[in-house]
Amino acid sequence: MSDVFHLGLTQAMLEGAKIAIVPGDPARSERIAAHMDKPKFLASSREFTSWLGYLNGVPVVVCSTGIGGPSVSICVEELAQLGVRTFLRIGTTGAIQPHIRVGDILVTTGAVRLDGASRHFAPLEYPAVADFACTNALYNAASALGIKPYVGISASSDTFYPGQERYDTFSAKIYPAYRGTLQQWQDLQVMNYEMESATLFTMCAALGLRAGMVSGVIVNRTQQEIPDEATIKSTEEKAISVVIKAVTLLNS
Ligand SMILES: O=P(O)(O)O[C@H]1O[C@H](CO)[C@@H](O)[C@H]1O
Ligand SMILES: O=c1cc[nH]c(=O)[nH]1
Repeated sequence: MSDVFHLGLTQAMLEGAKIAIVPGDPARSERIAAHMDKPKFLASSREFTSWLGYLNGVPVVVCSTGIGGPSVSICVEELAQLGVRTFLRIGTTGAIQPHIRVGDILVTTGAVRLDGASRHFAPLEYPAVADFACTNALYNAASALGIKPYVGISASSDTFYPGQERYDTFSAKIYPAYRGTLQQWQDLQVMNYEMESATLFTMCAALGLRAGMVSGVIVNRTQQEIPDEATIKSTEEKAISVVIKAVTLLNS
C-alpha cells in the first residue's frame, strides 16, 4: 500500500533518502540509477518511474517527473512527504543563444516563469531561483569532470510549441503574446528553453526545500528545430554524470 497518492512509494521504500534526482523522462530513471551502488527499481505509476541507489553509502532516490509543471509539483510534493529535502533536476534542453552548442551542459540559476503551476505556490513577483548549494555542487561537479558549463537563466514554459515559439507545427500559428518572445529572451541573455525549472525552483524555494538543475543541450534553436538522434544519448549521459557527481559533493 502506497503512502502517497501518485508515486506508488512508501517511506520504507526510500530507505531514508533525503535527496532526489528528478529527470523528466521516465526511461532516464534507470539509466541514472545504473551509476549508483545497489540500484533497485521501486515503482512505475503514470509518468513517475522511481529507482533507489546508494552513493558513498548514502541513499538517493531517482524519480521521473514527466513533462511540465503540474506533474513536477506532484512529484516534489509527494517525495517531500516521504522525507526528501533536496531535488536535482537533470533534463534535456533547447539553447537559444547562438554560441551554445549541442552537447553543452547548462546549470540553471533561475527560471523565467512561463508556467502556470508555479503561480499556485507564490505570486509572479516571487523569483524562481535555484538553491545556492545545489547550483554550486552542480557547477563544481561539472568542473571536476572537465566540463565547462554555461551558468544562467532558463525560460521554463508550460508548452513545448507556442510557449517556446515554434513555428514548425501543423498550423504554424502562434498567439500574439508569444510572437517574438524567443528573440526577447535571447536579448535578455536567457540561455535556453525547458519546461520544469520554473515550477521546481518556485515551489522548492517557497516550501523551504532545495533545488538545482543541470541540462544537456540537444538542439540549438538558432540553427535547427529537430535534434540529431545520434547525439541525444551522449548529451544526456554527460548531464547524468554531472548530477551524480553533484550528489556526492552535496553529501560529502
Ligand atoms: O528531458 P526532460 O527532462 O524531459 O526535459 C525537457 O524535455 C521535455 C520536452 O521534450 C521537457 O520535459 C523539457 O523540459
Ligand atoms: O527545445 C527544447 C528541447 C528540449 N526541451 C524543451 O523544452 N525544449
